Amino acid sequence: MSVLEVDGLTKRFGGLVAVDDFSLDIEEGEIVGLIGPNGSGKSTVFNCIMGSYDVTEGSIRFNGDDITADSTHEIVTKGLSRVSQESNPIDLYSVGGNIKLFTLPNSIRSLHGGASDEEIYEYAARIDIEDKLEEMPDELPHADVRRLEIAKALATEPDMLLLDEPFAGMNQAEISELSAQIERFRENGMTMVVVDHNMGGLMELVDRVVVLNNGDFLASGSPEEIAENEHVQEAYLAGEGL
Ligand SMILES: Nc1ncnc2c1ncn2[C@@H]1O[C@H](COP(=O)(O)OP(=O)(O)OP(=O)(O)O)[C@@H](O)[C@H]1O
Repeated sequence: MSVLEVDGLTKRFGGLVAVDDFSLDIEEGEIVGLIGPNGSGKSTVFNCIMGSYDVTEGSIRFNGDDITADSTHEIVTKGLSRVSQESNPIDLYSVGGNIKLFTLPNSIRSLHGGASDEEIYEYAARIDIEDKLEEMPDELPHADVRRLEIAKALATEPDMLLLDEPFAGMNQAEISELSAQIERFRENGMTMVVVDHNMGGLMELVDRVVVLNNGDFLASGSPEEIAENEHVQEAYLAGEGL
């Protein structure tokens, strides 16, 4: 069953067409890589899906439900969450406090003051930062700040995660570790779309790759097919290379 269906998505900023009639179908349990040269529209697609940008044309369905005009809060409540490119922890709160903040949008839980300590420990443990719950975000190494962002998204209890550049700024060992953690999410039933410029890390992780170029769909296939695709190579040669 399709979990996410993006149909004919177009997003214009004034005269600039950032995404042009783009469609994407994600099946339950898939890990799909969304790639493309700088400025090809990847983040704009995520922003449209999450309700951060109004859609110019097209529709977006999640679990069969039309979410095109929904607010971000409504979309998150329905089980779709995003890990942004930027980390934005609140430095006044500990790691645990930051995770707890993201459990508050759930109305039943917020009546009881958010998630319990056990639940927060559980979210942190899913991304291996449960021993850092008392630390302050500005004391953490970069990779743990990124893990905190993932833990915050997990705290909203998503069925599906959009991960925007999860490997950015990580070394090879950290990339391998994060890939293994993302694989574990899938084993526990999570569906994911991953945008990243680290092709090595991404290609090993994903089942399928979809390529955007100048806001247009360019290609879709297995990581091997995409690595060998001439059109994809040309698009990247015009940019930063595959
Ligand atoms: N809020 C905005 N206002 C105006 N133009 C925008 C806005 N957001 C994105 N764009 C433009 O839309 C196009 C697609 O940008 P987008 O950030 O989606 O690309 P991307 O593939 O995510 O790039 P990168 O890999 O560099 O993050 C670019 O030309 C960008 O300048």
